[in-house]
Order: sequence, then C-alpha cells, then structure tokens
Amino acid sequence: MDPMAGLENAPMSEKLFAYILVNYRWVFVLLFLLPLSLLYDAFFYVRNKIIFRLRSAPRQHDARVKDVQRQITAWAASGGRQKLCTARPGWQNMSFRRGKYKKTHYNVNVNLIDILEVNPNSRTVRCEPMVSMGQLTATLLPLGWTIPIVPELDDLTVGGLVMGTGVETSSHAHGLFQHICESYELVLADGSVVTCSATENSDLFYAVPWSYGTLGFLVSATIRLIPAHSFVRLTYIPCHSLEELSKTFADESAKREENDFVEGLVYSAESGVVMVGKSTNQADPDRINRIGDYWKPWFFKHVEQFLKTGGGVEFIPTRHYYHRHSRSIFWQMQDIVPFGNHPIFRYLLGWAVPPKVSLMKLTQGETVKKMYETHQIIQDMLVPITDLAGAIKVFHREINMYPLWLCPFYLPDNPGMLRPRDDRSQMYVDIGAYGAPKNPEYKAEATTRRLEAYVREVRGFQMLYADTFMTESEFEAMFDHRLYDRLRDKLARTKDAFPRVYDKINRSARD
Ligand SMILES: Cc1cc2nc3c(=O)[nH]c(=O)nc-3n(C[C@H](O)[C@H](O)[C@H](O)COP(=O)(O)OP(=O)(O)OC[C@H]3O[C@@H](n4cnc5c(N)ncnc54)[C@H](O)[C@@H]3O)c2cc1C
Ligand SMILES: NC(=O)C1=CN([C@@H]2O[C@H](COP(=O)(O)OP(=O)(O)OC[C@H]3O[C@@H](n4cnc5c(N)ncnc54)[C@H](OP(=O)(O)O)[C@@H]3O)[C@@H](O)[C@H]2O)C=CC1
Ligand SMILES: CC(C)=CCC[C@@H](C)[C@H]1CC[C@@]2(C)C3=C(CC[C@]12C)[C@@]1(C)CC[C@H](O)C(C)(C)[C@@H]1CC3
Repeated sequence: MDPMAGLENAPMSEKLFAYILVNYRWVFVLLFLLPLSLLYDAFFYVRNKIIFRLRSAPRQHDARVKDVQRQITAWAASGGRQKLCTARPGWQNMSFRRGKYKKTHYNVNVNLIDILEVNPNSRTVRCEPMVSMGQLTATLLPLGWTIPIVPELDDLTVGGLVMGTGVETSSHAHGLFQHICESYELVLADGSVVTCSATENSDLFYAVPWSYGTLGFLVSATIRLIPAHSFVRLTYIPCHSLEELSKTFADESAKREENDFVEGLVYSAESGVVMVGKSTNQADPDRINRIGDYWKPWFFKHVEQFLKTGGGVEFIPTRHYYHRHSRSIFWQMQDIVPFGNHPIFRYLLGWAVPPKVSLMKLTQGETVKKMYETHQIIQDMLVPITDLAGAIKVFHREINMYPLWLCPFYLPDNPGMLRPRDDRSQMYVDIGAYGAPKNPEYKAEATTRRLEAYVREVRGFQMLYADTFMTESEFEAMFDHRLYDRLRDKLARTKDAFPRVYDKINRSARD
C-alpha cells in the first residue's frame, strides 16, 4: 500500500506519521489489540458458560422481547419523529464501515444473545439475534448437531445474517442463510410481536432477508439442524486454465447431494484450486490435517501448494474446516501483520491471532481508514455460475488481484429482494475480492461502479456489508423491491419508523 497517496500536499510530519501507521500497524496490533481481543473473548466465554449453567436464557427471553416492545412504545410516545435502528454500535459489526445513521436514529437495544433451545425432535435450534457463529458451533458440535450453513468468521451474528445475508461452501446444497431459517420472531413498528414462516405470514417471511432491519426487529430465529460429523474429507483439485477451473467448479457445485462443500481459490487469471468436501466420521489417520492449530500455515497458503504438487486428499476436523479462513481473516492478515505466516511468528504468537475485527474497527485512525478506502477493495459479487469465467475476466481486467474467493450457492425462485435470473431457481457463485488491487488504474469508486454495472448486467447481486456506489435507481434495478414495498405499505407505522434499505447501505450513509 502507498501510505502517501492522498497526502501529497500534507506536511512532512503527517506523511511520516501515515507511513508509520500503515507500515508498522502490526506493532500496535501485537502489543495492544491482541491482548485486548483475548480479554474480550475470555469475558464472553465465561459469561456464556454462566448463563448456560443457570439455564436462565429461555426464561428471560419473553422479558427481553417485552423490553424491545417497551422501547418502541416509548419512541412512539415521544412523537416518533426519528427513524429506528438497533443500538449495536457500528464498530462492533462485521461490515466494512459504520452507519452514520446510528448517531441520528433512535437506538433500540436488542441485546438478546442466547441460544434458547436445541430441539433434536424438530431438528431445529432457536437463537436470539446476537448469537454469534463461534458461539453456535461451540455449543452445537458437542451435542452432535450443526446448522447446514456456518458462515465463516466467528463474530457474525444470527441477526446480521438474517437481515443481511450469509453464504458458505455448503450453500450450493442449502442456499443462503435465509434458506436454512424456518421462522422469525419480530417486533414490528407498532410494537406487536409476530412470528413468520413459509406458511404463516409468509409475505413477511420472504421480505425479511436483505431488509437490513427496516421491517422490524428480529428477536429470535429458528434455524434447521443437521447431524454433525467429526471430519470433512477434502479433495484439492488444482486447475491450470480458466476454462478448466470454471468447468470443474460448476460441475462440482451441481452435485448438490454428492458434495457437502465446494469452494474455489483463484490464484491467477489462469490457475486456481477447487476444493470438494464430504462430511464423515471415518478418517484415515495418516491424512488428518488439523489446519486450525495455531502453528499451521494460513489456509490459503496451504491450498496454493496443491497447484505445484498436483492435488490431494485430507481429513480436516469439522470445526477447523468451518473456521479455516478465520486465523488469516481470509487473506487480510497479510496486510495487517505481514510476517504473520512466518513459522517463528506462528509458534510464538499464532495462538493469539486473529485480532478481533471489531476492535480493529474501533481503534483504526483516519489514516488507516483512508488507505483502505483508496488502496483496498473489499467486495463480494454474486453472479450466475454460468457467468463465472466471464466474471473472473472482468475482475482480472479491473483489479488484477488474487486470491479470489469462489463460493457457489443455490438461489431458489422465492419471493423477495433476491430474484434469480429469468425467475428460475439456479446456481450462483459468490466472487470475493479482499485486498490491494494490482491494476495501477484502480480507482475505488470508478472501478467498483464498473464492477457493479457488470453484475447488474448479468442479473447478479452485490453483498451489502461492503461499499456500494450504486445510485438508488441502480440499486432498485439490482434488488426486487416489490414485495418489500408492499409490506412497508401494509404494516402499520413501518414507513415512519424505518428508513429504506438504500438509506442505510449507500456510501454516503456510512463513515
Ligand atoms: C473454540 C471456542 C470458540 C468460541 N467462540 C465464541 C465466540 O466467538 N463468541 C461467543 O460468544 N462465545 C464463544 N465461545 C463460547 C461458547 O459460546 C460457549 O462455550 C458455549 O456457549 C457453551 O459452552 P459449553 O459447550 O462448554 O457448555 P456447558 O456450560 O458445559 O453446558 C453443557 C452443554 O449443554 C448445552 N446447553 C446448556 N443449556 C442449553 C439450552 N438451554 N439449550 C440448548 N443447549 C444447552 C450447551 O450447549 C453445552 O454443550 C467459544 C467457545 C469455544 C470452545
Ligand atoms: N460469510 C458471510 O456470509 C459473511 C457475511 N458478512 C455480512 O456481514 C453482515 C453481518 O454482520 P453482523 O455484524 O452479524 O451484523 P450487522 O450488525 O452488520 O447487521 C447487519 C444488518 O442487520 C440489521 N440487524 C442486525 N440485527 C438485527 C435485529 N435483531 N433486528 C433488526 N435488524 C437487525 C442491522 O441493523 P442496524 O443497522 O439497525 O443495526 C444491519 O442493518 C451481513 O450483512 C453479512 O452479509 C460479512 C462477512 C462474511
Ligand atoms: C462473504 C464473505 C466470506 C465475506 C468476507 C468478508 C470479510 C473478508 C470482510 C468482512 C468485514 C471486513 C470488511 C473487515 C476488514 C477486512 C475484510 C472483512 C473481514 C477489516 C479488518 C480490514 C482492515 C480495516 O482497517 C478494518 C479494521 C476497518 C476492516 C474491518 C472489517
């Protein structure tokens, strides 16, 4: 990264400060953020244990829902002029930026953070919205269960994944996070509590995903369970041309029953590794690889080796598989702690990484923020899988940056914001780009706008945790607002109480 960009006319002292901040950010991360992250995790670990021991969570749920209702009544009584949002501070969430609206809107505390019930009979788990993925897998796996899609990064929450979206390498079989949810319990703008599912208040059920908290507050979600296995048998298939890569990836994604996980890492315009996983309880002891152990190389580096060695098979413990990119925050850690994958660092301090994304957000200064704004791209674009090769070419032309993350997902023809191309259920692929583009012509806004235009053209979608530079009409061309608007008209007080999705996610609404 060039720390001087944008600072050409700044005084020398400011330039030096920028240089140190960006190039030696790791000093701050190691000395300050890592110990703080450990304390934060330890606190929540102990707290969750106590709550579970006392088994108090399910009993307190109704009281906590009433507290959300009470806050909405208080807002209405105060005249209801401000719009509503959750009180979760912007630095805590897993999005790139903080919403400016948190300062101007009426903040409703939705501090519901417990797993309420694991029900083996109905094969469901009922969670409050602040339950994180780390918490859920740590709780469910010892009980022999898991959810069909565990979006990577431990701190993602059920509420954020329902109101936004979640995708993972089992999505080719199960769809997006919304498709593994059976019902939602919401507090609406008029203070009422409703439950919705595919058969009860179905309009609301289909309108909630991608609504970003603009139809009501989620207070619990019931999610499907599947039996957990001990290992994932992972086959690495190296590909040495774009054609081979896109064909192998599409063919493996189409085997929805046969493959439990499909993932791709693209390492250049002409090479990549497709990974195909199958859950199993039997592992060949010689081929077990505990990739999550702190002294192990970063996963994307490990996978790259298969391009040279010609493929292979490994048995990976399930929790290690779920969190395979967590230690290196996909590949973002190489920009934060450049020597983070060095064996000496891994053995000495590997157990303490990654620093918490939320704490990094909280403590990053203007300079680092500016660097990321101008020199990094963080985007997930979702396109029909038939356009994969074309999309990789467009990404290559525009950003020329690797690795790219490929994750297939099945998009059923359901009502709501996300309508598949030609109104036909089909396979899509998430193309994730996280890092510093090598194309010298890269300009954050202009390049992202060109990528967005391409994605609209092929009837794809942009993930909205990232920056979007679309205008409102472009946004409405990408996402189908018909059901959403109908519900906002129908549900009492909703239009007064909540902004529209675009008002929350557009670039100027975020710091
Ligand atoms: C590697 C790891 C990562 C973690 N990451 C996070 C994280 O990112 N964020 C976070 O908040 N927490 C995290 N935790 C903490 C985690 O949430 C707790 O460990 C978990 O909530 C309960 O821990 P336990 O399985 O040791 O339960 P114990 O207290 O030993 O309880 C015994 C079992 O009973 C089950 N149980 C108890 N009550 C209920 C109930 N009402 N309904 C259903 N099942 C019940 C529990 O699931 C548990 O398996 C993590 C833990 C580990 C080990
Ligand atoms: N593997 C994956 O799929 C990944 C997904 N992501 C993205 O990260 C985001 C999730 O991050 P996370 O930190 O969990 O969530 P956030 O706090 O970012 O919340 C995302 C949106 O959901 C709304 N929301 C959250 N909880 C509630 C609730 N209880 N009631 C009503 N609205 C709610 C928020 O509203 P408000 O603005 O009012 O707070 C916000 O608009 C998603 O958008 C997801 O797509 C990121 C990384 C990986
Ligand atoms: C669909 C999938 C798998 C998405 C993965 C997205 C992650 C790679 C994103 C989510 C949050 C994210 C944007 C973030 C960052 C990197 C990329 C992340 C982790 C970092 C840590 C980069 C460094 C920045 O200074 C800052 C701390 C603001 C952000 C915080 C959010």
